[in-house]
Amino acid sequence: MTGAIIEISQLTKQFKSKEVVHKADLKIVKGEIFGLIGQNGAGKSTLLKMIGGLMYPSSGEIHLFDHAVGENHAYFERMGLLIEDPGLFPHYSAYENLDLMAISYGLKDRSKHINELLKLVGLDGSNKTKVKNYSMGMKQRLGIAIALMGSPDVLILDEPINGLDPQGISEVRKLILELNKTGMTIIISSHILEELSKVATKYAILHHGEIIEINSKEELLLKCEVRIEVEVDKASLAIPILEEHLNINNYKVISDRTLYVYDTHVENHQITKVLVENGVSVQSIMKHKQSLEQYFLKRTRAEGDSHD
Ligand SMILES: Nc1ncnc2c1ncn2[C@@H]1O[C@H](COP(=O)(O)OP(=O)(O)OP(=O)(O)O)[C@@H](O)[C@H]1O
Repeated sequence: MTGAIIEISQLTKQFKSKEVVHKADLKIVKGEIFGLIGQNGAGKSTLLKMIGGLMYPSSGEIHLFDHAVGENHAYFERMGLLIEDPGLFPHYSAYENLDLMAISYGLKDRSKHINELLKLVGLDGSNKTKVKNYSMGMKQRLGIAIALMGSPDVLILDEPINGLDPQGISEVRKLILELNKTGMTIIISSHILEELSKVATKYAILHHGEIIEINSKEELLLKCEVRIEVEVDKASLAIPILEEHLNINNYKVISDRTLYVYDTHVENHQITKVLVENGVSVQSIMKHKQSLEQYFLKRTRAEGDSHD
């Protein structure tokens, strides 16, 4: 293996004649916040259920913590899952909900563990309130506390911000980042790339059950950044001209002929004019700007929508 604590190869799930996840390959490294992005119905929950041991794959392999899972399901016990409804008891308090879970885990020092969990998810002040009176964000944090009950190494959260108001979103986001700081590896799915980008360090785009792209945070930001792409006959000649005449100093030389300009005070026509006037011919110039959401849509549209 390659330092990955989760590795899936050619993982496929078929429901009758419908293939919902198709030959997915992924490696997840310890300490990562791995974002799985896909539109509704892309197969995110199905893929996460297989990784979390809630569903058998039709074919393919799962390696957890350097071991092929095969028939040995003990490795799944090191995963904490919040997939779909956390199954809370509305007439019980957060403490009571967690206590029921702690009993099912057979934990000895239940009260200590529960109080630590409540503190961790920021519900220690409201632990006596009945869950039916909780906000969606609080319920979601309690769901995360339940997922953390078995002290997992990996936390899998399926669309954890779905249906939350901005405050709930921000609370859950903060909690995810705090948990990650303790060294926990987190897999999180969403259909909103913008939101995922606030926490994830790596991204896989799932489309019609296929992983069509995997990006590090840096790669994704590069694809979505605002810049002017300039193609000239010789980049080394263009640079001093741009520096001197347009005060451009925020740029990157991509090749002998290509420059990316990040300064926002200049327009394409100014760059073209000053280069041509100083004897550098401009082959092309283009403003590159797209939001994360635009990028995601473009990427999934390029793959087509006709798989059904
Ligand atoms: N048990 C099942 N039997 C048959 N089809 C299923 C089953 N579970 C999921 N599907 C189908 O598989 C496809 C992918 O579903 P899945 O829930 O994994 O997608 P998703 O990306 O999580 O979407 P959403 O965000 O809408 O939940 C959908 O078309 C769904 O109807």
